[in-house]
Amino acid sequence: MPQQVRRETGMGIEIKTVGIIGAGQMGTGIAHVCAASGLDVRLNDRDADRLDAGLAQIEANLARQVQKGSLSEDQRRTALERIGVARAYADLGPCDLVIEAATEDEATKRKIFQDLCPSLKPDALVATNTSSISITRLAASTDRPDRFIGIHFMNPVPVMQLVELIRGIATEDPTYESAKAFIGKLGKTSTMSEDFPAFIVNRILLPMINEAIYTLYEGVGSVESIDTAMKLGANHPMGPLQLADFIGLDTCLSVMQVLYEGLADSKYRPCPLLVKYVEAGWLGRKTKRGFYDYRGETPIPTR
Ligand SMILES: CC(=O)CC(=O)SCCNC(=O)CCNC(=O)[C@H](O)C(C)(C)COP(=O)(O)OP(=O)(O)OC[C@H]1O[C@@H](n2cnc3c(N)ncnc32)[C@H](O)[C@@H]1OP(=O)(O)O
Ligand SMILES: NC(=O)C1=CN([C@@H]2O[C@H](COP(=O)(O)OP(=O)(O)OC[C@H]3O[C@@H](n4cnc5c(N)ncnc54)[C@H](OP(=O)(O)O)[C@@H]3O)[C@@H](O)[C@H]2O)C=CC1
Repeated sequence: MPQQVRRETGMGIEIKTVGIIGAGQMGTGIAHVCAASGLDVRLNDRDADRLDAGLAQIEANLARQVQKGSLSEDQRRTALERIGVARAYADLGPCDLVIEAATEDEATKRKIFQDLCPSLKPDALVATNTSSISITRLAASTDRPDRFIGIHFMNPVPVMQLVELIRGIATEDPTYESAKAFIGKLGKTSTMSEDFPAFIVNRILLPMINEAIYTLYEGVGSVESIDTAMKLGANHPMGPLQLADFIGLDTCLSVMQVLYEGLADSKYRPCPLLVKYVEAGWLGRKTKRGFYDYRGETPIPTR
């Protein structure tokens, strides 16, 4: 694989080509903002149909930005041209940074890193978009824990300003500096979190969502009452059940399990109703059914 000429920027490396693994809602959002910020992107997924659907989603989101006047037609076209497809990990060889944004499951992520690393340049950085899993543990399944970091984007990526950066025990300063400069290039703001289960945002947000599901489970209120209460009573842009469906109930459950096991405190026990929905395959918007049913014109509460 040909080595690219690298320019050092301060303590870190300049990131020009970004690989993304997982073409779901987060992977496509990250690809979108990277390409719109002038970076070359290579998008990978284990499922070819998912990859096509992801590219179509990016195209639709960019077109919406043109319609709304926040992007020119030229910028849209250039951004799309910057996104290539990586059918195999070998196609990620030229990347300066690879961000893993696959399903929130530790075994899945560990396997990805083991298979991916032999294809990368020795000095490439590797990051995970995990919502909750230990960065130190994930780093240990790579050949470069010093060049590994948590880069946690928020959903929807093109809209949300924050990105959490999480260092593992072995993450070196130049890796952190490069990741921080990369986030700055995307026009986003980074905060740093220590490597504790679910970091900062999800340590606070997910127990609130889990409590909303307990409120539903115990019959304190209906889906509609709970969401209206939090939208109008606490000025949240979405109700907690609507937000759970938006994040994905599988991801919500995984985060609660990581909190429950990682902090060994019963206050993080996932609500049995959340477990039941995930067992039913009702994962929220992405499967068209969760706390709301999205199969019709407007979402209908399921309880
Ligand atoms: C689980 C984790 O690990 C961490 C997390 O991400 S937790 C989740 C964090 N995210 C949140 O809490 C989101 C809460 N919700 C919101 O902020 C808002 O409801 C929202 C921004 C999603 C939508 O806002 P809204 O005012 O209801 O909708 P709307 O006016 O249609 O959209 C506002 C903008 O967002 C864009 N947008 C909305 N949904 C989008 C999506 N899924 N993808 C891309 N862009 C989207 C719209 O195009 C619009 O863009 P412009 O401002 O350029 O016109
Ligand atoms: N949803 C959210 O609000 C946020 C999620 N995150 C994190 O981002 C990551 C992705 O979440 P999200 O995009 O919502 O999930 P999605 O379910 O939308 O997408 C995950 C994608 O990863 C694919 N995938 C699974 N295994 C592999 C693999 N071995 N190789 C390549 N692709 C694979 C899935 O394919 P298939 O469908 O075939 O399984 C799917 O296309 C998770 O770690 C999540 O915790 C972070 C911030 C916010």
